Amino acid sequence: MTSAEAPSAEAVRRAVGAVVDPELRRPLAELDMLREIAVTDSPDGHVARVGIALTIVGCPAATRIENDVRAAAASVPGIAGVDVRVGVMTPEERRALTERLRGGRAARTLPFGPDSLTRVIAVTSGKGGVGKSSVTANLAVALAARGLRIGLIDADVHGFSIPALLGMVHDGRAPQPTRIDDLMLPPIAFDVKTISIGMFLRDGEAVVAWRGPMLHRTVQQFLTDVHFGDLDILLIDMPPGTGDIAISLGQLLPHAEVLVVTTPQEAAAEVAIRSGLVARQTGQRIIGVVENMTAMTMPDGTMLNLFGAGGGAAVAEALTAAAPDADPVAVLASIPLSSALRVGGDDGDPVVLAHPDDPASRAIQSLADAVEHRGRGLAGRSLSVTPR
Ligand SMILES: Nc1ncnc2c1ncn2[C@@H]1O[C@H](COP(=O)(O)OP(=O)(O)OP(=O)(O)O)[C@@H](O)[C@H]1O
Repeated sequence: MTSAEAPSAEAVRRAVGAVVDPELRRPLAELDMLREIAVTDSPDGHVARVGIALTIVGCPAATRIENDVRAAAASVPGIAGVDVRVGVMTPEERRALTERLRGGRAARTLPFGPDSLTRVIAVTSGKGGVGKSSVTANLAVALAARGLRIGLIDADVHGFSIPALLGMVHDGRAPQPTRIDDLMLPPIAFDVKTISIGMFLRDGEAVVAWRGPMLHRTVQQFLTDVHFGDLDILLIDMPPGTGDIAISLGQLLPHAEVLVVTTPQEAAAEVAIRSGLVARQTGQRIIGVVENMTAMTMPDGTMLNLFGAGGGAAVAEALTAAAPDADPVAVLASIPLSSALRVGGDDGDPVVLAHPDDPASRAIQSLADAVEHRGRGLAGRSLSVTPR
């Protein structure tokens, strides 16, 4: 390119300022990460010298940010070379940033109170192993793929499987959230901002050794100190049953909506009803039941009905009957047994993206439809329907 006039430092600043921090998901200019920017001459042409300040030393996203900055500066017409200088914010700059990220909210306070625009949906089940985590992970990914801003808290302390289901575990280790002072940035997979109790365990430590108050504090910390940014929906993978965490979360988030997952089996249905009732006692609203592991169509067209039938409907009916004044509870989706779903879970490759035509994926998409369109607080409001 033969450009007599040097490109302006302002043009470079605009290009670099638009680079998005992969963890904070905001442009660098907005995060005050740009420092001195100049365009100098060299025998090979115009060189952009770009200074950036990262939040912390050894920030895991550093290489990606540096590469993106280099590419953005190089894309400015007339720039022949780029020299990126990476520094780190001062404690004062960092404090100003964390304050801005909190949007004026005081440290250690709950951003998901009743006035928040984020819908909080707790996914619960009566007993373990009914596929609650698989459903939650796939639902999160399906909703994020629709462009919704999704956060996911894995509060299933006894079976924290979300990081593995979302392909975040490498060499047996879940990723560590980046910390900027007292804010934690959730790792992101498939556009889902995810935080899990499994990310906080030391090597070999078992969470069962934790005592109740410690669990309560940790879950509370997930809600107050993790910077999810603006979310449309925060999903919470609850531990199965009606234990301490369910009650803690019920108290912290009394306005949350609840999805109850069960299998078609009668025994699973009975405990699922109990967990739904406990959620309701804390004021939470049950938005529906998901029946998982329903009959699967075999290659010869016959149906394999491993876990019986009717569990979902039984839970929905019992929860409806238990609160005649509340909205009736419906079965929002029936997800068939699917080896693609199971393999996707084992490989960390969610079935909704890996095999969108699998019957389980289609059922999860219909669940996502129901969740997306069942906005919080519609109950009792008059909908403006114009007759045609
Ligand atoms: N529809 C399905 N078809 C086939 N396998 C499934 C289905 N749903 C879940 N599974 C498998 O069942 C097992 C248990 O699933 P998952 O871990 O999601 O259950 P869970 O209810 O979250 O259990 P826990 O609460 O004990 O962690 C996993 O191996 C998962 O791949």
